[in-house]
This record gives sequence, C-alpha cells and structure tokens, in this order.
Amino acid sequence: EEQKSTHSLSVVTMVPLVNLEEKLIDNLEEYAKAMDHKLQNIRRNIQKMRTENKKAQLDAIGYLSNPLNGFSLVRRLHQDWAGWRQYMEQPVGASKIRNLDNLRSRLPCKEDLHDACEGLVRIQGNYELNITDIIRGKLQGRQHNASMSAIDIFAVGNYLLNTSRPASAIQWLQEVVIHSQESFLPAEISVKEVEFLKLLALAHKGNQSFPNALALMESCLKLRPHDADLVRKCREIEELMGTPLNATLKDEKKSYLSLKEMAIACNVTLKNPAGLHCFYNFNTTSFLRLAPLKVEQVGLHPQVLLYHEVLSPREITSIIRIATQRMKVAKTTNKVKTNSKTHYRTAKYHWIVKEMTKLGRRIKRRIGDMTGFDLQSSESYQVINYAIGGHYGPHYDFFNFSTDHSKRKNDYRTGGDRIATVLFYLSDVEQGGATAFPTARYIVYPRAGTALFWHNLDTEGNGDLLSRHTACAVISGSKWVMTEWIRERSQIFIRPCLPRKNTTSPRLG
Ligand SMILES: O=C(O)CCC(=O)C(=O)O
Ligand SMILES: [Fe+2]
Repeated sequence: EEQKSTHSLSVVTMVPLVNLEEKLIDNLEEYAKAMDHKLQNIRRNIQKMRTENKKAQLDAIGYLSNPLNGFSLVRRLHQDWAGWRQYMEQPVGASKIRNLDNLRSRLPCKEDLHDACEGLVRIQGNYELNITDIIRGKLQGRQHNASMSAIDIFAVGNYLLNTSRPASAIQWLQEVVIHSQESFLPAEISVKEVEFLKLLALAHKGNQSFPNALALMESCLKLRPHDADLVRKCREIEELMGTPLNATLKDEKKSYLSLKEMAIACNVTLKNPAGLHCFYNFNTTSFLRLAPLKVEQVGLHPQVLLYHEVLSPREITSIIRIATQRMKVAKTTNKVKTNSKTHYRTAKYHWIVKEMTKLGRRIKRRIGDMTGFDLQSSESYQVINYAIGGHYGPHYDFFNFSTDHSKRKNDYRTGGDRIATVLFYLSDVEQGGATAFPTARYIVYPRAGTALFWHNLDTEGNGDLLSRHTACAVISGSKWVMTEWIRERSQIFIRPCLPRKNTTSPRLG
C-alpha cells in the first residue's frame, strides 16, 4: 500500500508558490503599465487631433482655403490613419506575456488542483463537517480567518462531478447560490452564472433528480437561448425522465470503505483505554540508567508506547531544514509523476540516510535505547510533510513476508519484514492529523518531540492485524513526522518475546 503514495504538494512545498504568485502579480502590473502608456499616448493625440478638427468644423471653407491646411488634411487622412491602424493592432506588453509563459511550468498542474480539492472534500468527509461551515472558514467549530469564493466552490463541485460524486457536488454547489460572486478575474473571463447553473444541472442529472436538472438547464437556456449544447442537454434530460431510474447510483468510490473506517477512527470524541500508566524506561539499554526516557502507555493489546521529549527542538529544526530543501529540489528539477487515481497518502516525503550525519547517528542510538532493537538493516528515516487535508489511509506497515512468498525474494536484500515502527512527531498539528489505530481503537495526537512505538509482527513473525493504523486528515497546520521502520533480520537474537495474547490472536493467511 505504501507504494501507492502520491506526490502531491505538501504545506512546505507550497511555500514557494507564494513568491511565485507575487512575481505573477508584478508581471501583470508591468503589463498594465505598458497598457497605461499606450492609452496615454492615444489620449494625448486624440486631444490634439480634436483641437485641429474643431478649427476646421468652425469654418470649413475658410480652413481649407489655406493650402497648408488642405494639404495637411489630405496627408493626415491618407497616412496617419493607416499608422493608427497599425498602432492599434500592435500587441501591448508582449514581453509580459512571454514572462507569464515562462513561469507557467512552475505553476501547480491539474493533478495538484485535484489533490487540493480532494483534500478539502476529505476534511469534510473524514470529520463529517458541515459544508456551509467549511465554506465560511469554520473548521470543526473553530472560526478561521479565510473563506471560499464562489469560483473556489465551483472548482470543488466540478471536481466532484468529474469523479462521479454528483450528490456531493450538489451539496457544495448549492452554497454558491447563497454566496456572492467575488473573484480575482475580470467578469469577461470569470465563471459566469450560466456555467454555475449548468454544472448544478449536470450534478442533478448525475444524481438522477431529473426534474431539478431540467429546471436548471432551462434557466440556462433562458440566459443563452442560442446555445446548441444547452438545447441538446435539455433534450437528453427530457428523454431520461421517460426511462426508469437506474437503481445503482455509482456515487461510491473504491476508497469509500477506508474513508468510513477513518471517519470512525479519527472521531474527536474517541478515547484511549483507561487505567494506563506513565513510567520511566531505565532498562532497555544500559545507557538509560543514566538518562531514562519518559514513556506513556497508549494501549496494551497491542502495545503502543508514546515516548516523550525524545527529540529536541534543535534536532527537529535540523531535520525539517534538510527535508525541506530536498523536497523543493525534487519538485523543480524533475517533476515527479503524480498518481491521481489513488489518494492513499497525500504528502511529500524525503528519505534521510541515518549514517550520513552526526544527527542521524545520534537518533539511531536513541531509537536503539527506546526499542532495544538493532538498526543495522533498518531503513532510512522517512520524513513526511502532509498536504492540504493530507492523510495516510488505513494500512499495515508490514509486508508480511512470512505468508506472501512472492514478496519473500526481496527479503534478504531488504533485511526482512518491518517488525516495528517508530513514528517521531516533528510538529504539533493545530487541528486534525492524529494517528489512529482503527482496529485497536487508539488515537494519538501529534506533539513535537514525542515518538510512537509499536510492533507490526507478532511473536511468530506474522503480521499483527491489530497494528492497522491511519494518519487522519490534517484540518489545519503543517504536519511533520519522521518514520523509522525497523526490520526483522538483525533482531534474531534480541527480539523481545512479547507475552502471548489469548488463543484468538489474529493472524494472516
Ligand atoms: O503520519 C502518521 O501519523 C502515520 C504515518 C505512517 O503510518 C507511516 O508512515 O507508515
Ligand atoms: Fe504506517
């Protein structure tokens, strides 16, 4: 499942877009100045020409009796107006248009916009938020200083309809009617009322509410009586009204089940099991006798531990700085392929080789102290920064080599299955973004410097189904985590034997 990850824009990789937007505005302003210059040129000359023409109008015969005036009029009409025609035709600010073209390769692509739409829709669905509230900037009860314009909502509705979710499209588009139509575009190129109505009509059509669809499409036709496409669409809907309804509305997506699972797992009212403890870990390694680690039990079956203050603010700053630089480079030098079909994980990530830096080695020793595991064959650290509404759908970290023989051939190269995971939180998250265990029913909210530790395999080396987990959608904030997947191979002599659960412990295969 991990392979399905997309490469959408994360909060940090979007930061350069702010400067890019400034550049684009500057360029448009230059364009406006070029137009201003031309306009002034024209106006100034109009004034001069009018003065001369008025003189002639006053007494045409007298004016033309003077051969110099007569000559000049003939010359002007023959030559100057050909000149004006040329001047009127000349493109204004051609270099500014070229600048714009040059910047276009750095602008978000269609898939980026789709990811952003999906992110908003996910926040709404994942936490079952009211759409009107979202549009007005009220997210999970908290009023934010931002809201959506009609054209923003239009984009979301359009995306939903194109991805076969007409019922959701209607819910979003209905809000457009209520809100005023402010946009950053001149009216000529902005989305027009008729286009809103048409999209809403098509959404109703997709939802098989044909009378609504027809009424809306007819009101479009009133606004544009000669639009052949509208006429055709009206006829289509009329025909559909005569046929029996298609019983199975295809409004559900493949990802629906995992979203439902997340909606349950990520619910804010969810509480972890009671009666658990906090303690100092003095004994995983001898070093801990000098510097014990603070541990909090999240749950016992399966055991999930939360280590407190295992990364310092300085360490976190360094990690984020390294990852940020690499993430930006990856975006601009080779545009990564986006996989728009699967939105299983919406984040940007970067691998940090732990042996490369002092910091990497220091953290490696600390993971050893926390877990007691040998990290020789383990993977690089994966630093993740989540996107708008970024999440990671429900999954297991193990490959389950022990039952899936087709994957086993990679076993020796990769150091075995992922026996355990250490998930460092590098940031607090303002709203949302918890790590939830849907089967075990645990939920953990990120706090910078803490780390979550759990086993993915049971004592026999089989994948533990209770280790299923998910990163809930980020509502607001920039969520940073760093993952260390510990491999099985080098633990053969040190793997601690977990107390066996009762006979009904879940097993794969
Ligand atoms: O970001 C999170 O909360 C979970 C990340 C995760 O599950 C993973 O990277 O395997
Ligand atoms: Fe995971």
